[in-house]
Amino acid sequence: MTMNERTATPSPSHTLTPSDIARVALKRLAELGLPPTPENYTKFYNAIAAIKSPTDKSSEELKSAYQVLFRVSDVLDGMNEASGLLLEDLSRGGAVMDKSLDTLRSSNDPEQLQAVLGELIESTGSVRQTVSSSHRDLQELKQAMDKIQTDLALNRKTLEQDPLTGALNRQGLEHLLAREVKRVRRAAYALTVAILDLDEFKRVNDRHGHLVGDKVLMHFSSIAKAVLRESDILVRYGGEEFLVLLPETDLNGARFVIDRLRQVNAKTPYFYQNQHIEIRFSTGVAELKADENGHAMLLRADQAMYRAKGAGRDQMVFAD
Ligand SMILES: Nc1nc2c(ncn2[C@@H]2O[C@H](COP(=O)(O)OP(=O)(O)OP(=O)(O)O)[C@@H](O)[C@H]2O)c(=O)[nH]1
Repeated sequence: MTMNERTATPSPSHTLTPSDIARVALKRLAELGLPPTPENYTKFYNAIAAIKSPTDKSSEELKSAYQVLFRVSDVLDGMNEASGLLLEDLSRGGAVMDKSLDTLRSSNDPEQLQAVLGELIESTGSVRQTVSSSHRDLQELKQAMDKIQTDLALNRKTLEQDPLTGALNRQGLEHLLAREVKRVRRAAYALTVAILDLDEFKRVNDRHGHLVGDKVLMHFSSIAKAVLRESDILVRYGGEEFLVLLPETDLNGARFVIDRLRQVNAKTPYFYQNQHIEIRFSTGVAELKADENGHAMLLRADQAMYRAKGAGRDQMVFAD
């Protein structure tokens, strides 16, 4: 659902009542000098409600809220800049007028004229004061928006994480894949992806139960995190399927990383009720080609992983 399609009916929030949110939304509109049309009001209402209760909002809703706030922040940036310039202009104008008045005083011009000019300067000073205080208000508002953006960034991080393993989820991958592909295009280094599917994982669940299966997934994920470099990106791609994005790594580098993971994984099985639960995995690896996008690379890695399964599992296959 897009923001425009939503109704203006307030949704419940954990921390603010609907009337609180409405008040904040109207205040923000007034502060920004935006007309309180139903569309503007609904946008702000939903943005604020989404931020105040992120846990019961879909990622789509949070994304929309995020976008609205970025637009608002842009507007504020522009207003800050404009009012800063206005202040500078007024300060300069005030200085010029002060100087003129001094000249008039010293040249014995009629008193009446001096009074008029004095009044003029006084009113300029009060305009200057008004602008200065709205400048301060704008800056405070900007700080509040920055804080909201920081909170949203934290929320986004939570939204992009798999709760079981702490690895990124698919949404997080989307975000980072786009970033990494862009970096490759700029810096012309290699980017490789490896898709790892645990072999016959159903047996682990069937034999020991789903909860133990969960622990085995967490264990595997922590081994992978330990083996990978800080800059490598671990994603829980599916139930028992992981994806590793390896920036600045070619196929040879990927082979090295996956072999090392295989060795460490073989040496450190999950220990449960006096027995080791050993798992193995099949891997498909692909390196980004000059003429393909990130998703095409993932597709090739996935196909290679299925070939590894078909060829007997517990092995690595390179995509064409
Ligand atoms: N415990 C647990 N199991 C999961 C989770 N997600 C997926 N699985 C299980 O992973 C198993 C995957 O089974 P299959 O798709 O048949 O694959 P497999 O048994 O690993 O066999 P191959 O992939 O062909 O080697 C199923 O039993 C799922 O229930 C999870 O979050 N926790």
